[in-house]
Amino acid sequence: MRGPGGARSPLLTVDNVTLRYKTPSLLVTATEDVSFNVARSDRFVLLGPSGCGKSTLLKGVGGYMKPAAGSICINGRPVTKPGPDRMMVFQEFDQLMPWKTVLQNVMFPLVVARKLSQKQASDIARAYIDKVKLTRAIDSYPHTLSGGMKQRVAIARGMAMQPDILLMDEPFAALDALTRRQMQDELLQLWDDTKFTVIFVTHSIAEAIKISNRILLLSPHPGRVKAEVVNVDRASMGDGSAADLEREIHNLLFSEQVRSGATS
Ligand SMILES: Nc1ncnc2c1ncn2[C@@H]1O[C@H](COP(=O)(O)OP(=O)(O)OP(=O)(O)O)[C@@H](O)[C@H]1O
Repeated sequence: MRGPGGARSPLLTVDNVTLRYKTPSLLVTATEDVSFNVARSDRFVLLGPSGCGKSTLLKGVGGYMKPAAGSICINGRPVTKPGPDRMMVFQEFDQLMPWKTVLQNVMFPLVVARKLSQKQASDIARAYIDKVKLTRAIDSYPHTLSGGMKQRVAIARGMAMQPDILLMDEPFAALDALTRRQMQDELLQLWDDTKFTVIFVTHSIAEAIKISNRILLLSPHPGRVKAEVVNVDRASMGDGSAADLEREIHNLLFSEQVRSGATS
């Protein structure tokens, strides 16, 4: 989609958004005056220290939380509630239904939310289970799968819905280092294949550089935008340049500066 000036109009806009939690005794401001936009096929990473509100921002985009100030729009329409256009993948391994097989887990939202027939849902689910290399485990139950395999099922389930944006909340954080690297590689292969749009939350700078084409750096609690790193391309970067970028991002994250609320 292109705007009047020929510029590509964003798929998602987050404008001056503040998100707060109200508890009986406290009002917690998780993120303050945050602005960014995501274009189709972006691999957009939210990066920042623990507690800066990355998961909260994802919940806002997912429609699970209403901004206390500012607006979140997808395809030009305000986000008011969760929807199948924004599928979430979480860190936890228990996000699958334990009483359903891999195939049934991936089919479930296709039948319930997309209202597809069993046959249509099964065909689509099988194709995505194949893409995440789980065909041999298609009739297995989650408790028989490794952590990495469970995350692959969750990714297949999210992607099978063909959402406008896949929202991934530290999906590989609970995996061992080797599996984590392998999952990052597989995610990039999937992206090469389908060019899906993803917002990916992490607090690993190296993971952000590997996964993304754009990285939004957030300050410690309450999260505000520190800077945005654009045109990240780890594949064409040597190890030296990646290490330099990692150092630069580290310095930016720990600097005092914050960016003004306006979308760049
Ligand atoms: N349900 C809740 N009720 C009250 N406060 C909350 C709730 N969830 C999160 N918070 C607070 O909001 C702030 C942001 O939390 P959030 O989980 O979004 O951060 P994060 O950057 O994703 O952290 P992490 O990297 O540790 O997962 C924190 O101060 C947290 O304590």
